[in-house]
Amino acid sequence: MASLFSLLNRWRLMATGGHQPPKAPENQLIRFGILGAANIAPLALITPASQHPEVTVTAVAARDRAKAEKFAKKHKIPIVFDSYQELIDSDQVDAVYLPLPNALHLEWALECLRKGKHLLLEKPSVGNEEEARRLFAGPEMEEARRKGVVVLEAFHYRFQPAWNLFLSLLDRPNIVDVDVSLILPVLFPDDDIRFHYDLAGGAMMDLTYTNSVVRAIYSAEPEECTSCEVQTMKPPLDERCDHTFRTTWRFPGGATASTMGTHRGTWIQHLKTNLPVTVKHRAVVISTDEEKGEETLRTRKVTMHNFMMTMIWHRIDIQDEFVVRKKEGGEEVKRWTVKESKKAYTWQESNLGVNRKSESYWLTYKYQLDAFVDRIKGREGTGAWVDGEDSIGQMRMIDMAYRKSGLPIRVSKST
Ligand SMILES: NC(=O)C1=CN([C@@H]2O[C@H](COP(=O)(O)OP(=O)(O)OC[C@H]3O[C@@H](n4cnc5c(N)ncnc54)[C@H](OP(=O)(O)O)[C@@H]3O)[C@@H](O)[C@H]2O)C=CC1
Ligand SMILES: O=C1OC[C@@H](O)[C@H](O)[C@H]1O
Repeated sequence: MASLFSLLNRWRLMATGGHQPPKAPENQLIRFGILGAANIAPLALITPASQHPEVTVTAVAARDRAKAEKFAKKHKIPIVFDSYQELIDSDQVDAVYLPLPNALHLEWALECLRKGKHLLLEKPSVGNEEEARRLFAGPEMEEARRKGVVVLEAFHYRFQPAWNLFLSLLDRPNIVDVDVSLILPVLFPDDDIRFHYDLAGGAMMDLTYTNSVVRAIYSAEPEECTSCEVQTMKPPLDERCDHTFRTTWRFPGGATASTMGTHRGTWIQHLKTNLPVTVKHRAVVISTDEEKGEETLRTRKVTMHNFMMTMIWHRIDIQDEFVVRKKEGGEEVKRWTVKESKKAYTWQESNLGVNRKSESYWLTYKYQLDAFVDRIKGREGTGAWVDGEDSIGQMRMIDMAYRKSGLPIRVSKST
């Protein structure tokens, strides 16, 4: 009963925005501008900003001024610019949130760097690996870094307590397999930006969380994409755009991964599977009894459910299989399994020793914004970050999968 009450209360606070603290003095505020009146902006930036004392959303620009004005009125954004360029050029904007179609990321991200704006860049960062190198290792970035400009690819899930608790339960050198699947129901129509090749769409691009998760778990880059099957949009829609993918990978040391994503699942499949990430470990010796000549081995499997939307609900299942066996000859003496589940809606609940304020109803995007602001302000964060090398590796993995599938890699409009 108590947990049902806390769930409903969390959902209520999530929906209403919860506590919105007073803003810091103007000269300490980070003033955000948004490029595009994007659907995701309220969730990813506007609500988190309302919960952050040092952030304000000050401006928006859209291709169509009337659309930007409507958006600004709805979200109480004081300034509307006539174009993306005007917004980036403005000295009333310190940081830019860039949630445009993927094919427009490179062009506008480079422009933000040239104008010295901090940049929160939606995933996937650009169209392909070469473009990622252009952005994250090019002269604009070098110059921007020198000036203290902060750039972050918005993998929001990385910053929350639950994900960090999940990582703490893994024994990285002994991981042998990772399996992640994102079955999403039909949320987006066939003409959505996600299904246009010219906008660098495709499920492998849009659901690139699958790659990000696997790379974060192994803290390594894949050596090979061993298979990649795709289901694509059908004519007259663009056949170069996948709506579903199933991919397998080989990582250093022979470890493996399977990644699967679809935008054309059913609600039943979605709710039944709940975006699981499963990590399997090899058996490791955890203790020995020299007197008896025995050793105890543990084989761990950890599954996290709903890693992307943890604030709604999540669960981390740990299954440890123990075997006691004779050191000589390997004869099994006994075997048992221990199952446990964990959750972490706040840093306090995670028990990771992170001494930071958090609220159970905060969106993953709020933790991401906290990290972004910490960087700008030169404060020590929680340690979670996505740096340029990470973003380059991310695009490399997407390219590997597209090449294996036979579909063309994506390209930005400006190249
Ligand atoms: N972090 C997360 O959880 C999420 C991230 N995303 C990412 O955010 C981005 C935007 O997603 P979402 O908000 O759903 O997208 P939208 O469909 O709302 O499009 C975003 C903006 O792109 C511009 N746009 C739309 N269609 C075109 C077109 N044909 N040509 C040029 N520009 C166009 C529009 O700008 P204008 O208003 O100026 O017309 C629009 O506001 C994507 O990169 C996606 O991957 C999306 C959802 C969740
Ligand atoms: O978080 C997300 O979920 C749904 C996707 O289509 C979106 O682009 C992604 O970022």
